[in-house]
Amino acid sequence: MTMPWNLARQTAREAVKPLEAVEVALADALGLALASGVRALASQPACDTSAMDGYAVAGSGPWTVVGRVAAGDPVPGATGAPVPGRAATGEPVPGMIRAGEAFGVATGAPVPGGADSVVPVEVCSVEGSRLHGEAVVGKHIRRRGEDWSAGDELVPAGSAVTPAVLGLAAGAGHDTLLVHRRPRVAVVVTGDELLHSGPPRPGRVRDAIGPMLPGLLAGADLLGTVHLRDDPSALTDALTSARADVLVTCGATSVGPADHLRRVLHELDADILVSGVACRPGHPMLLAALPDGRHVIGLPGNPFAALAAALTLLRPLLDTLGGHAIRPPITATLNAGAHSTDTRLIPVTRTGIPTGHDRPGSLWGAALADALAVIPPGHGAGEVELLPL
Ligand SMILES: Nc1nc2c(c(=O)[nH]1)N[C@H]1C(S)=C(S)[C@@H](COP(=O)(O)OP(=O)(O)OC[C@H]3O[C@@H](n4cnc5c(N)ncnc54)[C@H](O)[C@@H]3O)O[C@H]1N2
Ligand code: MOO
Repeated sequence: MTMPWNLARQTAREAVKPLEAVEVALADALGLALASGVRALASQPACDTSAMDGYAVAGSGPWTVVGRVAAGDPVPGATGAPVPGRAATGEPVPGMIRAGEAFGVATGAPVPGGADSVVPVEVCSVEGSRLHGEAVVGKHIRRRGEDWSAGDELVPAGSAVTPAVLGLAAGAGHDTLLVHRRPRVAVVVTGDELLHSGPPRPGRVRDAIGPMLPGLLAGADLLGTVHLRDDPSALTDALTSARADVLVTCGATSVGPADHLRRVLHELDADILVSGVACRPGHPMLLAALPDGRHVIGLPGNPFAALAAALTLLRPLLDTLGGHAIRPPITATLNAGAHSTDTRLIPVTRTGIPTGHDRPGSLWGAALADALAVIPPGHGAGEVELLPL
């Protein structure tokens, strides 16, 4: 039942549907996927705006300075808007300027109607109310709606909410975003031999997977991690009681006397979707659906194999549950020894240089790496996919 690596990843992606959509405050949306596209609630800029500190001018110079407006001031002369009370001439500020007139503006301030350019302060001089300089028609005015118009879709559904998306959404007028809720994950670490503090010693090893997992659950909520001895009834209880969408087990995937996971899943009537993957490391990894709709990911006990399995099955499953669209792969050109029948997952830098130290029990190479490179069976030289760490 060993499955090719690509098919295993696809099976994990397609095993679930995106979780329900929820409306959350901007600050709570980071890392989640948009359930609907972000549309602009207003045009940007909302009116013709100065891109420089200087003077909005009409026609060619010299000009008479008839007023001044700062960022945050109302649009000069807009209907009903108070006219800024800082007219340099002491005259009422006109709604429009006419040829030969200038209006002092700050970067981001609205420009008065009739202005056909902004002259930056560095390239002009003022004597009393006379302004001298050269104007280039259209220069340094950000026109209303130049970036986007009200109603434009700025970011499509399925995109991850990044810091830039949050800033953009706020700029476009949003206080909340519609996102898919975070998948809830519970972790079960098994093994009589595991220690959770202090140095390892003969016969006892430190749990290296429990501490690694929270960082692999971006966009998900970790409900908790339990540590179990190699006891099938404790494993059964843990799998039945967790209220998570996804249960991640570590260890017990193999065929040893203490490796109970497959038997326990069978007794729970689970549908085994992936049972073994043709890849190195990580081949005993497993994906199962429990009758109540929750999913179980079985990570092998060898820590680097667990990492490889998390990137193969867990991340794609969480991506779909979280509503994330599939993104084009990141690739690098890499000439690494391929296996004849199995996909190899090897730790590499972002430029595709293998870091080595990649035995299944060791996270050393992965700790020095930026990604795992996916080397398909029989691969020669050329581009391969990178799974970012
Ligand atoms: N007869 C066979 N034996 C094994 C096979 C096989 O096909 N036939 N596959 C090997 C491969 S490949 C892997 S990977 C492991 C998977 O083992 P399990 O998932 O059953 O895990 P354990 O047996 O409990 O542990 C294996 C290894 O990893 C250490 N371990 C376990 N948990 C942790 C942890 N949280 N942190 C650090 N290290 C951990 C454990 O001490 C063992 O050394 O099976 C092979 N055997
Ligand atoms: O998944 Mo196992 O190494 O291949 O350790």
